[in-house]
Amino acid sequence: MTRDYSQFMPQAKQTEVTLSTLDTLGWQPFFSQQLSIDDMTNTPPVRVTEVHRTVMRVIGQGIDKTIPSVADATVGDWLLLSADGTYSDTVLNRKSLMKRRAPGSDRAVQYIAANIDTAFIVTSCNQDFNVARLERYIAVAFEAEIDPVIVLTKRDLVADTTDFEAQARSISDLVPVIAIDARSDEPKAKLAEWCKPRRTVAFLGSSGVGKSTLANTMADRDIIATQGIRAADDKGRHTTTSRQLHLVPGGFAVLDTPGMRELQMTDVTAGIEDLFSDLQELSTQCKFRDCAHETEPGCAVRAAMDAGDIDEARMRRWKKLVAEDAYNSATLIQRRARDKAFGKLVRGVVKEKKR
Ligand SMILES: Nc1nc2c(ncn2[C@@H]2O[C@H](COP(=O)(O)OP(=O)(O)OP(=O)(O)O)[C@@H](O)[C@H]2O)c(=O)[nH]1
Ligand SMILES: [Zn+2]
Repeated sequence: MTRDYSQFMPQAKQTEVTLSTLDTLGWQPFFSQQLSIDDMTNTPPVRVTEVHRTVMRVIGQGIDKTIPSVADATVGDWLLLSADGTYSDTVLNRKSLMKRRAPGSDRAVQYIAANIDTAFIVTSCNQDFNVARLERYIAVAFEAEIDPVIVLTKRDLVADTTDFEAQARSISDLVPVIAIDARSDEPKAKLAEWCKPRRTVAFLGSSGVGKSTLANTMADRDIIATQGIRAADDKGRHTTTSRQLHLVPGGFAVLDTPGMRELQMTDVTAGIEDLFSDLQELSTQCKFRDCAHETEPGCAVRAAMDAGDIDEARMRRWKKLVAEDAYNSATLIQRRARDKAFGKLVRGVVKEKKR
């Protein structure tokens, strides 16, 4: 799950001198290992930096063009340029992939963003803060094989962040927690280890928590419009609606897509299992395979809870997340059948009451 490429990377000082376009684009050993030296010259890699309805923008070493969309490729993907100057359909193996199922009736899988290294899960030290919501984002990141980092913004607006930090830290040992004032210089030092050459990051979280402010602070320039700027737009339009990979000169890449900002919870079974691995493991020891961990005899989860080994509130959030994922991941037909059965049940109960 946790991937560390730092051992392969030159020290920061040296990279600044020798930084190539590929480094700024997020090129890593993971990708170069998929190509031979000959491939690098004959079919140079390019990264998809923008996705529009029918075309994509791709950038590589000395290459910057708009090409017809390649099926199955999404923003953040690496493609290979063919010898004749067209683009082959070769999409390099991905380090990570965020996907979701389309809301339509066929529920086709859509690729949202590829090859993000770190997802900053942003929430503020105020009413936005919610452990269950953070757990959802973390499950989504784990599912996509992206390393999550929790960022608590607006720490300048509260007297003390200890309680917020403690709650965030209790979620998972695998997820670092950082509290900051996003508008100050503070993020630069605190998020530096993830925002460096050859890395791709994304900022996830609710509206208004400071995602754009953070991205701009880290990039040292306005790469994503903040709410303040958007408010000045007299049509009140959101300015960032395309799927885009922003390249920070001398540094890292920021992937921003509208579909990623909103929380999409479908098919994240593996992500939930990663985040709640302890409960998952315990539940395999329950007597019944479909144990709901309520009043069933031989329930290992209940026993651990009674012994004070696990937190009941966390157990409830886990169950809710599993149920939600199952519901969202069901096909429309499955869902309709279930809703119908539920409707019958409700009507039955109502009749019962009327009598
Ligand atoms: N005091 C304080 N204000 C902040 C902080 N971070 C962001 N803000 C302010 O909060 C408002 C919203 O910030 P944005 O960066 O636009 O939030 P966002 O998450 O990008 O919002 P969306 O683009 O709608 O998703 C702006 O007015 C920021 O100046 C912080 O750490 N402290
Ligand atoms: Zn059980």
